[in-house]
Amino acid sequence: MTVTSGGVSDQTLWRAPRLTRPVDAEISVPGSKSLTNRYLVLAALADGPCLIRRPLHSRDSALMVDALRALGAVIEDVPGDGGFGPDLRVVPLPAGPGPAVDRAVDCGLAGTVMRFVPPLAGLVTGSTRFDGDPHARRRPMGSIIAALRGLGVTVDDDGSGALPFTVEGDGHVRGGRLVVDASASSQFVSALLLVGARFAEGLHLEHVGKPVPSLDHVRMTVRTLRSLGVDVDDSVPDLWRVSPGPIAAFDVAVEPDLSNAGPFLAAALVTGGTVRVRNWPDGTTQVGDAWRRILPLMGAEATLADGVLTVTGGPSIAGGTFADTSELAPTVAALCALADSPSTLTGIAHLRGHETDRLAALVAEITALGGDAEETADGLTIRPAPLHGGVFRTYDDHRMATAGAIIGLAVDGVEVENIGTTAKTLPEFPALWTALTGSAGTPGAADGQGRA
Ligand SMILES: O=C(O)C1=C[C@@H](OP(=O)(O)O)[C@@H](O)[C@H](O)C1
Ligand SMILES: C=C(OP(=O)(O)O)C(=O)O
Repeated sequence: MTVTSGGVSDQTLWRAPRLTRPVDAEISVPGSKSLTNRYLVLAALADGPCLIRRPLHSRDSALMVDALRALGAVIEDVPGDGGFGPDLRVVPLPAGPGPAVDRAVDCGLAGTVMRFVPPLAGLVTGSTRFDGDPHARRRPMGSIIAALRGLGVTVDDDGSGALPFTVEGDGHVRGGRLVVDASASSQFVSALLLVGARFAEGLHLEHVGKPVPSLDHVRMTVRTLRSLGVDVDDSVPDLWRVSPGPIAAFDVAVEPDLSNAGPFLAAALVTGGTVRVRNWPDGTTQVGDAWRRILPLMGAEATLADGVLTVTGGPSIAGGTFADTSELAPTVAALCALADSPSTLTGIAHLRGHETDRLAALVAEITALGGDAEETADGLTIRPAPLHGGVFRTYDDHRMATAGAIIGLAVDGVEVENIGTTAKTLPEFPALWTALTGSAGTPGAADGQGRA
């Protein structure tokens, strides 16, 4: 897996394509980040070699591959049928104690790497030092560090509850009962559940604290584990039991990333056009399936038929109240900034601990373009206001970059900083966006139908 574009600050400006005509496009998007990185972790823990078909190839998945290789998994590209790169064959980590090795894992800015991999480092012998991009050191990690200690694993850190830290593994994790505060990230729960079956006593995990955000991602973890024969009981809120046992070797195809489909679907609303996304699953655990509910609330039509999601924008974008939009929030916020009525986004306080403080970043950048946005305790309020061009800063956050591109469709002269940061989960974004905006035809062909 090779991804050349990095996530480290780059001030290059990208002139966002501006459209006054409706888009009319059918696209495919690459594989889900959340599913690819879960399958990679589970393959490294499985009871035999695994095949991951149509995986995402992006910075976050490349970092996961490198992390698991550092721990001892063998991961190789094999030819696949997907249009976005090879499949991955994974030979799991050797089981049990082995020779002590000193390793380093670069987490970049990937939440899935910094949260999912440290528990695995307890299952191999030796020291594993975890670090990442400058902003990665500001993402919450204290609950993972405390959880590992609660499981009997030694962690050397500076007490800040953040990267960097070193996990000292001896090839064996006792497991058993554990209490965590997962209010800062659902990934704390997912990280422990993914590995729990490989702990000697399994895992009996309890969350105590403010509500766990992004619970859909925890449900994705539970469903994925069950599909591989792992016994998980999640019948009581905030309690999860994982029985000790094997994780069955598997051969799976990864669904397209429905969250990353969002900006393309948003283009249908912004231009009053139509966007079709291929291979939309009939049933899925991805949070991005919520586009089928959210976009109609904003005035669009959304129809899923024969594996294609078709979204057609209405005459204008309606604002509204949107709860628990999780990683979809920056895309929703960009649409709200272009809406003709006020909007409130709730249940997203934890976005302050994402790739950047997304609430502050969205308010700063929407306001810089003349918009009217403010933070609330757990989200955003965005009111209609005429926008003008300018620089849209992105803070090494892929979803800020795509939010800027969405606004730029409707506003003259928007320049998005570091569009390359989209490589975190979608290196193909600039090319796909160019193809999408090219689909709006030649100037004059459909004037008057799109939104000026
Ligand atoms: O488990 C996962 O794959 C994810 C969980 C969520 O994290 P948070 O709970 O920290 O929001 C989400 O925002 C992130 O993009 C992916
Ligand atoms: C929050 C996100 O990523 P991460 O997996 O790094 O937490 C995201 O992709 O929106």
